[in-house]
Amino acid sequence: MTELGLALTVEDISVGYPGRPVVERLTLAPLQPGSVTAIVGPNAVGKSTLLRGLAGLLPMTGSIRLGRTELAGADRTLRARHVGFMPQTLPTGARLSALEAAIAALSVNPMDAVGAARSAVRRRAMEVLERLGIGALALEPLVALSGGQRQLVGLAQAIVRNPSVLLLDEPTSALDLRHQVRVMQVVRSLAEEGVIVVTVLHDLALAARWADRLVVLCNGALVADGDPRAVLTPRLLAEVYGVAARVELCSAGRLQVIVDGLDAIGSA
Ligand SMILES: Nc1ncnc2c1ncn2[C@@H]1O[C@H](COP(=O)(O)OP(=O)(O)OP(=O)(O)O)[C@@H](O)[C@H]1O
Repeated sequence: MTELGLALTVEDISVGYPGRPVVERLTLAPLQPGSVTAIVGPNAVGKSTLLRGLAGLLPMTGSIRLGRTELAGADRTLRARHVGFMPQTLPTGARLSALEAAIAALSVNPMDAVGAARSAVRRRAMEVLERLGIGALALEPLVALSGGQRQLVGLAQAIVRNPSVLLLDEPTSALDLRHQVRVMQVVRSLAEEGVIVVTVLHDLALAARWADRLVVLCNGALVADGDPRAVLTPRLLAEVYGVAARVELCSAGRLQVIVDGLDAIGSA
């Protein structure tokens, strides 16, 4: 059973690899149901590592609580009940069709599958593929799909169990403009249904348009956290990305980041 309405609390977490600490003692203000938070920052600062830590896929210390339920160190079944994770790339080796991949993800938590008729499982998996606009690809083997199509299957796997917390690692990186909008619309609608969405995004314009909150990482540490309009400033872009950039409001009221070049820090 999902626990809609509960915030996700991330306290004092450290995540990394053997002999390679990446994120150290990070605490975030509670992540609220209905919100989309984008984790942004330059390459190799630890965005995916943080997300994989939140997903329970890397050894970590600290606390990740959904309401009162501690997810750090929780077993796979408990995590799978609450958290959906979409990795940067979906493995191509599996000899599954898109539909079978979605069904397999649905069955990760045995509790969900118990008593569910095969037809109901198949219907739910199909419903999610349709929601993402890839219903026509249901019977295609994963190996025959494009990178973008596989990415959409990865998203289907992450959302098929109706998680309370949805963790997405660059969900739009392989997608064309139309599919980017489609995916972000789905992500927003999931948030409106009460899901807590945390997504790594490189594209700051996309992040500013679709996220309520930006978490900016640099060298594994939190350097800014808040409303995109407050966070995205020329000064932050210079300090974090080493670029000279302007931040402007376009006619639709959206933020645009215009990069003029490398600034003194970046070109040094
Ligand atoms: N499996 C691993 N073993 C050891 N070090 C790793 C491993 N994966 C990543 N790292 C290191 O951890 C650091 C953070 O990597 P991470 O992938 O979290 O960065 P990122 O901010 O997501 O980068 P990008 O934007 O390029 O995807 C990097 O220095 C990287 O080399």
